[in-house]
Amino acid sequence: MNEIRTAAPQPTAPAAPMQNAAMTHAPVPPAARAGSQAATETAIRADDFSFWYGGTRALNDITLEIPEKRVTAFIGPSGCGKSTFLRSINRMNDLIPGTRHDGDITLRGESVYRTGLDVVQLRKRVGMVFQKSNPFPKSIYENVAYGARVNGLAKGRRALDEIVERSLKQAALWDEVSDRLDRSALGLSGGQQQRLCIARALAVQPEVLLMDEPASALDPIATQKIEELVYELKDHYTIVIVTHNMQQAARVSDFTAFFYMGALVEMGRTQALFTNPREERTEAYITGRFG
Ligand SMILES: Nc1ncnc2c1ncn2[C@@H]1O[C@H](COP(=O)(O)OP(=O)(O)OP(=O)(O)O)[C@@H](O)[C@H]1O
Repeated sequence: MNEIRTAAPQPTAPAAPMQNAAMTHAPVPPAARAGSQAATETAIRADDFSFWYGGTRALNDITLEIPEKRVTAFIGPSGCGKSTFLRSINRMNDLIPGTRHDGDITLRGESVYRTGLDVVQLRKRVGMVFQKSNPFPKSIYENVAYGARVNGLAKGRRALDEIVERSLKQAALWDEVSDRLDRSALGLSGGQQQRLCIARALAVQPEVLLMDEPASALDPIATQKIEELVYELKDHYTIVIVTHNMQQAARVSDFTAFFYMGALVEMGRTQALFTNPREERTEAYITGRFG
C-alpha cells in the first residue's frame, strides 16, 4: 500500500430526506452561503455566470462559492449544465467555436476571464480529469513527466524523477507501476489509466482539480480507488467533481451543488443537502422522482 494513503471514507448511502420536514421555498441565497463555508477560504467564485453555445443558453446566472481544499460535487440531471460550468472554470469551453459567456468566475479573487489572462497558466493552476481516461501513447513515466517538463518545473533528470514519483504516489499508483515506468501507459487497466491521468494533472502542482465523472467508466473496485483518492487529495487541493452518482457525491464530497436546467437550485454541506434539502426540486431529484 502506498504510504500516503489514509483511512478511506466509509461508504454511506445518502439518507432519505426528511419527508415531512417543512420545505422552505424562499429563494436560496447565492452559493447557499448560509454560513456553511464559513470555516474555509473561497477558492473559486462565480457571479451571475451565464454561458451560451451559439443561441442556446446552457447556464443561467450561476452564483456560487467553492471552498478551498474541500471536495465540491456537482449533481443534477443530464443536460443541466454541470460539465459546462466545470469546463468554464478553466476555460476549456473556449475551445468550442461560437460560445460566449456573461458574468464572471474568479480564482482566488482574480477573474479567469480577464483580458490578457494566460489560459495555459490558468489550466496549469486548474487541472482537469475527464470521464474517459486519455493517457498519451507514451510510457507511464513520460505521461507524468510531460507537463512538468513543458512547464519547466524540473531542472534535470533527478528532479523530474522526483516529480514523477511524488505524483504517482499521490495518485496511489506508484506501488503498481514503479517497476515498469518505461512501459506504455496504454497497457494499464482502465482504473490505472485514470489514476495515471490524475498523476499527470498533479505533476504540474495545480491548485484546483476538476473531475468530470472520473469514475463513471470504471468497475466498482476501480471506482472505490478513485473515491479514496479524492478523499485523500482534498487535504492539498480544491476538488470539484461532476457525478451522476448521488451515493458517490455523498461519499466523497463536503459540499454539493444541485443544478437543474442550467440553474443552480441549491448548494450546501453535502450531508445537509441530502438529508434536509431546502428546495422541493432538490428533494425530488435526490429521492429519484426525476433524473
Ligand atoms: N459542445 C456543445 N455544443 C452545443 N451544445 C452543447 C455542447 N455541450 C453541451 N451542450 C448543451 O448544453 C447543455 C448543458 O450540457 P452539459 O453537458 O453541461 O450538461 P451536464 O449536466 O453536464 O450533462 P451530462 O450529465 O449529460 O453530462 C445541454 O443542453 C447540452 O446539450
